[in-house]
Amino acid sequence: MKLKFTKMHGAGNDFIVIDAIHQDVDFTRAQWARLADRRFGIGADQILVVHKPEAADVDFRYRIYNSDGSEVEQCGNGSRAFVKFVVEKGLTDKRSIRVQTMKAIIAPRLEDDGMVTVDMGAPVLEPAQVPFQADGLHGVPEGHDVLWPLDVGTSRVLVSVVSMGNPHAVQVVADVDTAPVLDTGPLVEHHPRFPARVNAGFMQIVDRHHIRLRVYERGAGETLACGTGSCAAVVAGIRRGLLDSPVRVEARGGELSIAWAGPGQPVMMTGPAVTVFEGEIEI
Ligand SMILES: N[C@@H](CCC[C@H](N)C(=O)O)C(=O)O
Repeated sequence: MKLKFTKMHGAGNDFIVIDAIHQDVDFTRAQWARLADRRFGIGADQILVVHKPEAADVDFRYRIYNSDGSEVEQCGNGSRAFVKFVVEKGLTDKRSIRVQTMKAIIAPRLEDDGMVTVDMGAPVLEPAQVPFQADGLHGVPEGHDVLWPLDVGTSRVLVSVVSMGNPHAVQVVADVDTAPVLDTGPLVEHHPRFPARVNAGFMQIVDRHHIRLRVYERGAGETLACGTGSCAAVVAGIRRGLLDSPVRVEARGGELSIAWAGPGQPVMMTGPAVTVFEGEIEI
């Protein structure tokens, strides 16, 4: 079959976006991975698939696949691309929509200047729910957070664990440019204390309202930006007493603004969403 798609990105985190309302889309994990492959397919960090809603209180449902073909719970940058896609394709005349993802409902709004603000929901901070297996480990309290020691290769790192629907382990580093993201990122991703694997964030504090961030993503490797990773890093930084909301997050592919008023409150993310090209591929 011929599949129509749109190539998009959010701060350099790139996506294949597919309308599954007007096309039959039911692919295997290997087929998703092939589409995302940068040599044998279209190439993308994630694939976003737009479906009809299953409940009356949401406008759409969307499914998210990493470039390794695994299906995941949430994608922050993807949610901004998602609302731009459904508006540009005329799938809705609303600019503020509610979207059902695998585990949560999020609410992106396309602003007049083309930026998108998303209510990403409240972070989950209970380690077992991230999921992170903390049993028998001695956490180090810092501010309102607990830092967990992880042995990765020959080093020990201290991480905050946060779920934004998907799992994140965030560590503070002195300089993101020299941080061992490509060496320890995969070790954190596959650390046995994270039964569902994890996204590994490396955060450099520039000042109380500004961080630099690199994320080695679960199932995709290092990306140029990670929306949920930005939310998780800012939540961790605020809980540790290192940051104050709002925070400018500088990633290699662009910038996001993240605001969080504290436990139980939603994390608000603002950033760009860009359409790159339209295409069709035989699958
Ligand atoms: N790039 C995303 C996160 C995509 C999912 C992640 N790799 C995972 O497996 O949880 C974002 O912008 O949030």
